Amino acid sequence: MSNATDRAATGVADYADAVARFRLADFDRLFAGSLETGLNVCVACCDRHVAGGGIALEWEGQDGRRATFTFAEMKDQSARVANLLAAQGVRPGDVVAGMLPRTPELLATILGTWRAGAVYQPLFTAFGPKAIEHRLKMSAAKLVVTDNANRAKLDDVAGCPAVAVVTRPGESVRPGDLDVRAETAAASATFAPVLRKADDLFLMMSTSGTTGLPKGVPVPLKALPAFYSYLRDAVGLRPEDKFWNIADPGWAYGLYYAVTGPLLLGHATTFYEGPFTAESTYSIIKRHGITNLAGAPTAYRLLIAAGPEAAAGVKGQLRAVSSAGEPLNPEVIRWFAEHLAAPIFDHYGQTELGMVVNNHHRLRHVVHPGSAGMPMPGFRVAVLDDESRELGPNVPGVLAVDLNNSPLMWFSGYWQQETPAIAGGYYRTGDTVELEPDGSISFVGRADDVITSSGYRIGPFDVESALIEHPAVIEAAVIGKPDPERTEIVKAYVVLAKDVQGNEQLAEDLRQYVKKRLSAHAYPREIEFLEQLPKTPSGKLQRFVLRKRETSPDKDAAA
Ligand SMILES: CC(=O)SCCNC(=O)CCNC(=O)[C@H](O)C(C)(C)COP(=O)(O)OP(=O)(O)OC[C@H]1O[C@@H](n2cnc3c(N)ncnc32)[C@H](O)[C@@H]1OP(=O)(O)O
Repeated sequence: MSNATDRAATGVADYADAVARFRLADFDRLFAGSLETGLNVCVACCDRHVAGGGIALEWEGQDGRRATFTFAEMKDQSARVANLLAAQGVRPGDVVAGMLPRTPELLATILGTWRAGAVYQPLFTAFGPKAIEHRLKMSAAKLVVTDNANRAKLDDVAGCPAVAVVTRPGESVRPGDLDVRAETAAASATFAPVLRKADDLFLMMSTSGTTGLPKGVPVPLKALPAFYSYLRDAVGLRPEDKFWNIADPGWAYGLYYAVTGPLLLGHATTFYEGPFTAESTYSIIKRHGITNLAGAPTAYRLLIAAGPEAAAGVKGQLRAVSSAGEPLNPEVIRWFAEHLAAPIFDHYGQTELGMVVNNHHRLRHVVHPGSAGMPMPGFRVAVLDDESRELGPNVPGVLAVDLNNSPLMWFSGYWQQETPAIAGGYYRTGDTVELEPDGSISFVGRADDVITSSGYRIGPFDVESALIEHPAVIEAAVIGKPDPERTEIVKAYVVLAKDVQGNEQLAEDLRQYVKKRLSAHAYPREIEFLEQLPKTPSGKLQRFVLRKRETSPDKDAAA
């Protein structure tokens, strides 16, 4: 526990009261600087907590080694990284990309980037060269910080910027690469934090759409109050909690809420470097004394699949559990109550928004199983019809943020792209929902072809583009197929080149091809070979026909 954890994070409050009392100006006091006149994100997340003497990071490696890092140690490391970046010509506003597992060096890289006034861009370690290349080109990153396990992927990235490598004991770096360990050891532990303002960027994210490659989501400093609020009000983080967000900081939920949010509150975060298994997850909850847990429903469903015996060792230990990335099934809620004695609450958000509709752990309001909850204080949301008219209860429509009445809203458009989702005073999320009579929001489905699998948002176009680069493939269509464990799995329908025979060996080759080139998490788990794909007379792919085919009891008749 950090002594510096903000007192504001304690105690239960009334939801309606929190909405009525919301004031954006209150956050300046918390961040040791003003969004209007200048603050530094590393100071807000780290330096200002040094005096409290608390822990910033509890880390466990794949080999079971454990270490803790204080805010003072992370401040020191952030300054060394900032000096390294400045020596490489990184200036305030430049982008630094990080492709690292959940290590202390990842946290130092993020904090150091912010200390230098630069913008951190996450690259998920499961990405292949195609996904990396697109993102680096989009952001014009000046430097990529990675490790030797991921270094080779950059060889196939056209226009790759300079590379800095974090070595493990006994490793060296290639000629021409920067040795982060050696450089930071030699660098000064002093670096004056660069002040930035509300509209300056500190993160460059990406998100997948339906029709094109992933879009850049620029995150300005004015998102900090929203990230802080989520940890305080929805996750309900208390000073005495031991907090673990399982999500990888290569994605929004992990970067916003396993890194930025807890550190803003002066609270320690937990990184476990190893791959997800139910066994390792229960073991970490037990050994680290975790009391407040966050993650995606797929992770929770995998915990459930391990059975009640596996859960018995931590029953009663979790005070609050938060779920994000895909809707939470009522069955998971019941199981967690029975076998873990833990309240698990559903939260809704997007990379473009952060979390905005939540069943709050700290704020008192009615919680319905199957509902995403109430708008977080600082956001007003509405359910819209096709003409952007606000709909009343129990009518499905698109969830939208009311831009003129949402002081916490920070997203103002995709990076260097048109953003038709922002129009007429609303941001339309693309998710279909229903308003309940008490003001809570229930999720109905996605209004477009974006796939939600294991909490990841996957663009079908991205996977289709990777598939058609394979010499055996002429055309491909990709949809989300309902799946009890992962919500949806990626399913590809493939039209093969003349004289190529579709069989299981080729399907496996295609799976591996997409895994290596695009990403280890976004490959088609199921592949079906077709003679032709359903299209409109003008030649536009009709993915909905394929989706219907998947859910129809008589698949072939529906095709
Ligand atoms: C605001 C927002 O909502 S942002 C989005 C929030 N969503 C998230 O953060 C995603 C949440 N999901 C997860 O964390 C994970 O899917 C979990 C923990 C639920 C389940 O983890 P896993 O069972 O390992 O599956 P995951 O979907 O991550 O991995 C898929 C594949 O990619 C591989 N993979 C994952 N990460 C990596 C990596 N870093 N390097 C190489 N391969 C990887 C896995 O081994 C797996 O391969 P397999 O299908 O051959 O077994």
